[in-house]
Amino acid sequence: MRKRKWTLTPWFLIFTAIMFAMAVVSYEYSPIVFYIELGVSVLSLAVVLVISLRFASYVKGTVKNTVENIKGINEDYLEKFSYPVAVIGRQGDILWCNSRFRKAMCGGKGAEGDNIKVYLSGKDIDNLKKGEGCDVAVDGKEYTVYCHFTGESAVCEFIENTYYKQITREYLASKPCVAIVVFDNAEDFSDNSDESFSEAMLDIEVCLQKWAEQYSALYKRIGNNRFMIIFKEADVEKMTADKFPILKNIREITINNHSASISVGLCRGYNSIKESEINARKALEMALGRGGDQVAVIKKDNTYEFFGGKVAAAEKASKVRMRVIANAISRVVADCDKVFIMGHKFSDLDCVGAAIGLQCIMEKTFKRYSKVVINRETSMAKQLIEYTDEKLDTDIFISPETALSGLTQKSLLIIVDTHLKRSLESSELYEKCKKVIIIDHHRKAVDYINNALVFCHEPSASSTCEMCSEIISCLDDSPLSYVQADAMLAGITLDTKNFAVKTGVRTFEAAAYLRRRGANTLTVKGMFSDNIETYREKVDIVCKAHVYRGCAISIAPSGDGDIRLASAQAADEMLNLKGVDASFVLFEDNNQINISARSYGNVNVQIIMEKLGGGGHQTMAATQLKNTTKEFAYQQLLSEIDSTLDDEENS
Ligand SMILES: Nc1ncnc2c1ncn2[C@@H]1O[C@H](COP(=O)(O)O[C@H]2[C@@H](O)[C@H](n3cnc4c(N)ncnc43)O[C@@H]2COP(=O)(O)O)[C@@H](O)[C@H]1O
Ligand SMILES: [Mn+2]
Repeated sequence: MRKRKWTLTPWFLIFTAIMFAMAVVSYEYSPIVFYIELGVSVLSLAVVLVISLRFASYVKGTVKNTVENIKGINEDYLEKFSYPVAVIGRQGDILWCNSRFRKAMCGGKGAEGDNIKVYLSGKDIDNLKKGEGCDVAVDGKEYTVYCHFTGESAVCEFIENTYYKQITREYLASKPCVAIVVFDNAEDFSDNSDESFSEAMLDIEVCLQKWAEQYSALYKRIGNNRFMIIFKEADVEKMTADKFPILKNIREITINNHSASISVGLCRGYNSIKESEINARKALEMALGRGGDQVAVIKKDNTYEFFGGKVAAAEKASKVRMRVIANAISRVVADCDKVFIMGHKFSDLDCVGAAIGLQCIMEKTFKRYSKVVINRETSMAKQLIEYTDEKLDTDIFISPETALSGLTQKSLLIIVDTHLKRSLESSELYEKCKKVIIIDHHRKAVDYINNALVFCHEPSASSTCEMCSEIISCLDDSPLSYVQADAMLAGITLDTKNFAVKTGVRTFEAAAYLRRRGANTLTVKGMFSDNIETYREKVDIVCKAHVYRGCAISIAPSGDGDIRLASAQAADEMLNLKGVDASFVLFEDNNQINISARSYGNVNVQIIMEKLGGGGHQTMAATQLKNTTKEFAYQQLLSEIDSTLDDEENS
């Protein structure tokens, strides 16, 4: 600003000179023109004089005031400083600077009139006002700038600390980062033969050793299929920028049609190796809970960053874990008087089916008062609820309010089909219940409920109903009737899209088990029938879809049916369109914009929905966006589709 006035002065002088010259020329032709031009040039000269005098007095006054206000310091004193000093005016214009400043900052030229911003490495002048010191770099040297403000002006000292900053950077870059690696799907390889397993293990070891060597990192095998690598912070910085190509290298190890995958828990930011190792284990647990084939990076502030997770979670062949879980559940149940079973908001066939199955066992085998806690109005499994009401003698469903009023100190809450507090049918019931068990198949989210007595989590399972069928078969399945079997088969049918996605050997085993317990596929099919309004709404959404980079996207218009159900079903339906790998339906409900996303596995819709604040799993995910419009949410969705597909193409 000030500089502008300074630079105006020469222009005024040139203007004055031109006017004067013109006046001389005009004298012979027209005395009137001569006097006008002479008047203008005199006026211009006067302006120059006034501006220059005023500015000189401003500079003198401000510098004087500034240095006087800082006790004992005057201009001569500042000149003697062994580091660069500048006095700035109210808008950051440099009024005075010492010779050190001139030499270090502007190659010996004067800086008066420049704005201090020029020397702040792009930072804003407000940074100087905070008083914490502002880090800048000029001509290859680094400084911290401290400003002493006195009224509207300030003395700014540039303390050079290139050496210390370099040392700090080197120290931070060399901090240890422990990575714990596990071979995710070792079971797939050991199933075939010992040779396949040994071959895969050898290839993985070679790959991991090369990875460690590339960064001169410390590599150690710490278990049967576990490894520890200690990297440096700078290495991890590079790896995160490259999005961990190690995941792809490992996936290229293919034996007998099985592709290997690893999960990595990596910790950044700790000084001690011990602390880093503890947190790397925590991150590894998170990577496995999200389905494996990924790197989970945990930072000192306990935040996570995830990389990979492209392939579906590998199914565990052994059911030993479920037996252990079943035993743990019976021990907890033995110590309580009531068992409430609750799923997520807008409950669906999977959570209601699983709850119906468990309720039967809690009541009949464990002889406990047991109820399914549900909001009938918002449930998406109304037909199943009606079917159960009709077929069973007792009313097994209660509202969250009734459950809260009957809660005791020894009540147990079994949460099914979610592990997130924000998704619960009633978070109040969870908060008031002392004992909690979680049974869920969704990929683990960072903000999971972490105080459960038993956390039964299996991201490779197709559905919660599949998991509960296994648990029930380990506990005691004698009281289970065709009603519970129908309910649970409906849950599996929903989450596998009629046994088309996420199905493993254990899914069909669970279905066969339920069939043996009397489940009827026609009855189950009936639970998926819609009323005409919802059907019409679904068709409307599908018709409005357009395809973008292999993704069918539709913005749902408002209609008379159940918009949530219609959108979920339309998203399922849109996957049947030719050339479509993923589908997305945007709909408005509950004063928020919801997106239901589906895929057959080629595109990981969980990653896209996570970027928009939601989650789910690889083939079925969703998000809810507050304070936005469908149009804005649509633009956000397009940009996340772009970034995810670009990443996948490059990895
Ligand atoms: N904010 C979130 N964070 C994490 N995870 C989330 C979040 N919001 C949703 N999710 C999970 O995403 C998937 C997909 O959810 P969705 O709402 O798109 O679909 C569920 C139901 O709406 C849908 N559904 C229910 N009944 C029917 C039916 N009769 N026909 C077709 N579709 C139906 O199925 C989805 C059920 O998913 P499930 O809970 O995994 O069983 C979901 O996983 C959310 O948990
Ligand atoms: Mn569900």
